[in-house]
Amino acid sequence: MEVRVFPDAYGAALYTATLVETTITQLSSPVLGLATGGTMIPVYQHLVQFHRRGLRFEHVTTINLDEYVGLEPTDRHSYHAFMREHLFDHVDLSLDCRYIPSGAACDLTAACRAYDEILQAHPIDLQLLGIGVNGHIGFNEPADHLKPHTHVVELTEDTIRQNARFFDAEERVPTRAITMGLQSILFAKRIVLLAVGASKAQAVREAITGDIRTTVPASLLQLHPQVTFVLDEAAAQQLR
Ligand SMILES: N[C@@H]1[C@@H](O)[C@H](O)[C@@H](COP(=O)(O)O)O[C@@H]1O
Repeated sequence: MEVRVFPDAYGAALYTATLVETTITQLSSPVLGLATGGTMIPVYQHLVQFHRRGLRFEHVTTINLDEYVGLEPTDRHSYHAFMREHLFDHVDLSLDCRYIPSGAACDLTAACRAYDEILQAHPIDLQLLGIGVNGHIGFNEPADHLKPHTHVVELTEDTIRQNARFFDAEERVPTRAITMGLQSILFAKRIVLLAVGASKAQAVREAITGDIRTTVPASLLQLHPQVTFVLDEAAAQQLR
């Protein structure tokens, strides 16, 4: 495991974006596993800047981690909309090479199986991750058991409260989500987890230095041979 600490969130996001850029330029058909959340917005801003300076996305496939259940892709709170707003609408990524789970599907079990087939067909070269303050990755919430494959999850009150800032009111935050499972995440060839801010410090410490526990899903990343934690000073403050 590699841990890179930057003086501020800007440097951490820029470094993360350069890792993505390197993957895009070095591989002939790179597959990126993408994450949402406020932490990722500056990363995507940098990638859009890189695109304006010549970085091409036409040979790239993207696979997102998760989506809220019950939100249509057109809903402005959906992760489909998040990705369009922050990345997809600004780069030359092909429409049929971007995958996000279908949270609005009538048959969610079938939607999960379909997503696993997509994952099998497109092994992820670089998986970007954020981390929840409760140690979740994707929407794999702390629990006694974690699921290996794509599944529907009940969001914890903690996560609903944290993500309420993206909605008009806490009551509007969906209570369920579809998420990639832990095995699918750990199958990525390389994983980069970006965390910034003091609110993430405890989850970061438990993920990096704690025992491997399903109650801290990010701690399972210790099992991966090529994982990089990219942190700002605030998120790294409990590592000393
Ligand atoms: N499902 C996403 C996670 O993938 C993300 O890591 C987390 C952190 O978000 P933020 O970066 O806004 O703190 O938010 C959501 O819960």
